[in-house]
Amino acid sequence: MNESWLALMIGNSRLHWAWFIGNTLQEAWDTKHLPASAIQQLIQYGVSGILPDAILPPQVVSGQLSDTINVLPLYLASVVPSQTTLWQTYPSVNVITLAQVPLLGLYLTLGIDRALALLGAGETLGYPVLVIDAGTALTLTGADADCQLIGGAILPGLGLQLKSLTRDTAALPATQLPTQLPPRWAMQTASAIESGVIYTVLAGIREFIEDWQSRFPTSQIVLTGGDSPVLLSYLQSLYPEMARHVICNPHLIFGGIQSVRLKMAS
Ligand SMILES: Nc1ncnc2c1ncn2[C@@H]1O[C@H](COP(=O)(O)OP(=O)(O)O)[C@@H](O)[C@H]1O
Ligand SMILES: CC(C)(COP(=O)(O)O)[C@@H](O)C(=O)NCCC(=O)O
Ligand SMILES: [K+]
Repeated sequence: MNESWLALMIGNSRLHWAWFIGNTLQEAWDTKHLPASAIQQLIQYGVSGILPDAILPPQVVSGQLSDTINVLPLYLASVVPSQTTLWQTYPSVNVITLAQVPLLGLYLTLGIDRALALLGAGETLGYPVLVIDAGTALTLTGADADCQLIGGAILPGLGLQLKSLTRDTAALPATQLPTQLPPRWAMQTASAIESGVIYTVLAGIREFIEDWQSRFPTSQIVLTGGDSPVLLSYLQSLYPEMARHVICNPHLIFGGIQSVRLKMAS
């Protein structure tokens, strides 16, 4: 089991990659979604076939992976069916489905990213566990001590909330997430948007965490996804006591993929 392999989680904003040797994660990186032509080139020629404006980070293009990337086993999970289709001609691709995730009570349309992050969290930190994924969507997903899905919630992610305000209003400017918690009572449009989005998301997350902790006092709580570092820093500023119980793990999903791969091999 000491072979090299790749994990790929296709999210709604980006591709999340990891390169493993056996059970050890070597490297993880994110890229944009790839056009069909780039995937075909990758499959045929490896990294050297990739267009210059594309997609893989320099340490991968120049490193050990560059010669072999197109022949490594690929364990793929996706919440974007149109992107999944593009990888179907990759030589040894395993598309992970909910049926392969050894958690109980999963409902049919549950996102595979949520199931795998929950599995990754539970297998590394134990059950019960609550996962908060601050990605394109912000999701909360919890399991009890018997690995049974308790359920969760889906709301627009922080970035998407900002973008949708700009897109669907005439006067609201584009805004970025600030690195620090902004002032609550804003006197400028951009900071009013930041305040509104950030403070309401934090208050909502706090309610969910408090409810979860009242049901599962021993549970670990894990934050993951592209906005997790900034969200954790906001949580630490506003609710420092609560934030002490929250772990940030950007690689949670890969733990889940790894568990499924091990189960497939056994
Ligand atoms: N380099 C980046 N490119 C795109 N989004 C980023 C980047 N760094 C952080 N983000 C944040 O990550 C969020 C998307 O999270 P991510 O986990 O990548 O989404 P998904 O898993 O849904 O593809 C966006 O809201 C954005 O604010
Ligand atoms: C909720 C999601 C859109 C989150 O996707 P992401 O933001 O990670 O790209 C995805 O998990 C999904 O499509 N879920 C299906 C519905 C459900 O989980 O109930
Ligand atoms: K995600």
